[in-house]
Amino acid sequence: MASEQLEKNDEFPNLAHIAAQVERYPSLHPRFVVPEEQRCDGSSCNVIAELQPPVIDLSLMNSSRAEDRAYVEKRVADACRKDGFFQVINHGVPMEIIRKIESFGHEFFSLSVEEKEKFDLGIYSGYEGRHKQFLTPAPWAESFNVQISPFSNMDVLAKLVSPQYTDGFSYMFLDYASAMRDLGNTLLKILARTLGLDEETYVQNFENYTAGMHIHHYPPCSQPSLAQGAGPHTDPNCLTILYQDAVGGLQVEKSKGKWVQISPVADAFVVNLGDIFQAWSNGLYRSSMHRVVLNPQQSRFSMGYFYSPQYDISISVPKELVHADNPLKYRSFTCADYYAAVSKRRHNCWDDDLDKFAGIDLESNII
Ligand SMILES: O=C(O)CCC(=O)C(=O)O
Ligand SMILES: [Fe+2]
Repeated sequence: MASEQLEKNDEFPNLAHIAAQVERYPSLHPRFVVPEEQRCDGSSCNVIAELQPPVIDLSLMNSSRAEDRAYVEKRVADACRKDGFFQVINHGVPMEIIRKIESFGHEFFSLSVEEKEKFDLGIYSGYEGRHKQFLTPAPWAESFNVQISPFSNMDVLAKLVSPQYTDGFSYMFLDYASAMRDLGNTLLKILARTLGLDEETYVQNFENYTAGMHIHHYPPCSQPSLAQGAGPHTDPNCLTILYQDAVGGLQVEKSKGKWVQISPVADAFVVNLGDIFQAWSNGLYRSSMHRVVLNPQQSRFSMGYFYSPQYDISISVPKELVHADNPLKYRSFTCADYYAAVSKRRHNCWDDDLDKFAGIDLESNII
């Protein structure tokens, strides 16, 4: 009774707590209920399965045949123009690194809420189950957030982990961070080439990069159409590289109200462009709205690597991308200013922050 009272009075209940106590909450806790008009109830969901973003074999970039490399570049360019999402296989990231983090994630999320909350180092740092930064509805997810650069919270997290991980913890994340950074840089070079630019154009701004990883756990939800794993959003960063397990639930908005499921592909990464890249490509490539829908029976696990250039460099559209039929769309800005602006919002559904912040033809320039 005491803990029931506590939970009732708790403005920000922990999702894991709620998800584990279905019998106490026969109807969905109001904190997670999505307003009716925003629900994905099947019909309004409009999922079109046949328009999957492509799965691209990245090892073809190492081929001696120019046609193979051109083929990869063409598929990347088409996908980025259409919706900024594609998947890559044979990407060079050793899968044992991913498996290690995946099994750490499973073990971590199966701890008690009290244990997990010892890792709560604040918003987007360490464990996150209460989502204080969001107004209702809160996402039906819990996360473990590791900041890699420019500051790292790995040492603090390592000190908190149980003895069996203490040694391996930082190495596990450092191995992952270095492999993902290599993949991120490879992708940035490919993206530059597909836009007809020198391949160093973007990557040269990533010397003092920003990167973080978010491991997400979406517990089963008894009323999946009332809640959301992640509300519709675009990623504010430059490039996101996501591993997802076989459960599925990630969807991208192809056109207004038309959602496509990104079906899980074994050992693949989902790559999507964030707002920073949309601006940097003068809007030629898209940072698309995406969301995570829930599963009534199965837990889902994903982990995203969020990659951005140095905080304070100027994101300015390369002059080669500005011409009569594609005039300048975005003013120059820094990631620091953009992230500061988006971090002030406390809603979890957004799609036009970039245009409001840096769009040339929009006067308001505020989020
Ligand atoms: O879990 C997923 O599939 C995607 C999560 C996501 O969109 C994000 O963390 O920005
Ligand atoms: Fe996202």
